[in-house]
Amino acid sequence: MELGWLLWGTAVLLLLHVLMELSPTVNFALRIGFYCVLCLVCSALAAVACLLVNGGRTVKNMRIIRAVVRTFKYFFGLRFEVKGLENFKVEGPAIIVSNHQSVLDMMGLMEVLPDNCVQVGKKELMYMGSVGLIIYLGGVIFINRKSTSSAKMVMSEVAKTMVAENVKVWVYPEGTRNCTGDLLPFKKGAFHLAIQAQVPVIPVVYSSFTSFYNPKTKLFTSGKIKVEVLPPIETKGLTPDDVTDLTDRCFSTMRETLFRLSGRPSQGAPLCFGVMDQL
Ligand SMILES: CCCCCCCCCCCCCCC(=O)SCCNC(=O)CCNC(=O)[C@H](O)C(C)(C)COP(=O)(O)OP(=O)(O)OC[C@H]1O[C@@H](n2cnc3c(N)ncnc32)[C@H](O)[C@@H]1OP(=O)(O)O
Ligand SMILES: CCCCCCCC/C=C\CCCCCCCC(=O)OC[C@@H](O)COP(=O)(O)O
Repeated sequence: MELGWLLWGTAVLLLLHVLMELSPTVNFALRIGFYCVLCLVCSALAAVACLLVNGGRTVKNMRIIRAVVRTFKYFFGLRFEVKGLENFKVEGPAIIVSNHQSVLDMMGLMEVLPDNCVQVGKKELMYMGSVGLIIYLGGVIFINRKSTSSAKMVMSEVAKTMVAENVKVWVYPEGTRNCTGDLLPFKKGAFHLAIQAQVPVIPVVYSSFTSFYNPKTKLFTSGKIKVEVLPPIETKGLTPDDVTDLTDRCFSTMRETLFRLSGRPSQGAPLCFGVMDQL
């Protein structure tokens, strides 16, 4: 009986392997499916650990989440080459801004996440089962993207608490995932926040995933991701009138870095066009 199950198991695994080799669509679906299951299962386990160790919603839980998520890269054959971590060593709070390509970014985020740092996320993430629970326990700040006034109110509140509680805040200024190999225009929330709190902005850039991950062509293989933490940009003395300049400065620096890390000429055409990955 047990031998029978073993044979069936082996046959199913072999079949999946052959299908993955033959069909990029099957390969993509299975890998993304596995990523989702891994996130859901690990989130449930991490939530128990967070509740036992820290008792509830606190940024301290991010250490547990970080330790768990850092193991994920081995399942997908992803390697990270990180430079500039010393730039996180600023006194006190800061706003960290980075490019956002895919759900896989959570691995890159946790690879470099400094202590006492929470992210700004869309409120819909709260409803992703155990993933929503772990994100809530980690202290993620939820915003309603459908209501500019409420999002701005939350961000203004964050400007006060991040200073009082000495917390760094990680914002994806593109406001959505974007796998074009380029940057979307930046939304200004992060930069208003930095100027209101008078804290530095630290840009972080991840090289383009397009060589190993592209939902449009169903590409998902192993690959290397270069990450660079750039020097902090001071905001002391800046006023709301400087938000646009600060936004443009960060955008230009990050775009230049993105093209350099991705080995693409800065004036070239996008590597893929207008593809928003939906997972
Ligand atoms: C164990 C396994 C588990 C794995 C789990 C791992 C856990 C980690 C979780 C990580 C979660 C990551 C989630 C990532 C996301 O969800 S990204 C999507 C959500 N994030 C964002 O959208 C952030 C970026 N967006 C912004 O900053 C926006 O500006 C926002 C504040 C949201 C408002 O957006 P919107 O309504 O679209 O308005 P505009 O940006 O167009 O702005 C309108 C005008 O308002 C001005 N403005 C903006 N903010 C402010 C402010 N704070 N104060 C004053 N004024 C503000 C802005 O300048 C515009 O005016 P002008 O056009 O300049 O005149
Ligand atoms: C009971 C409900 C069950 C729900 C099942 C959900 C299954 C999904 C499970 C795991 C997926 C891993 C998610 C990790 C967190 C991803 C954060 C993220 O990348 O969010 C996207 C957001 O930045 C921008 O969203 P859009 O690009 O604007 O869209």
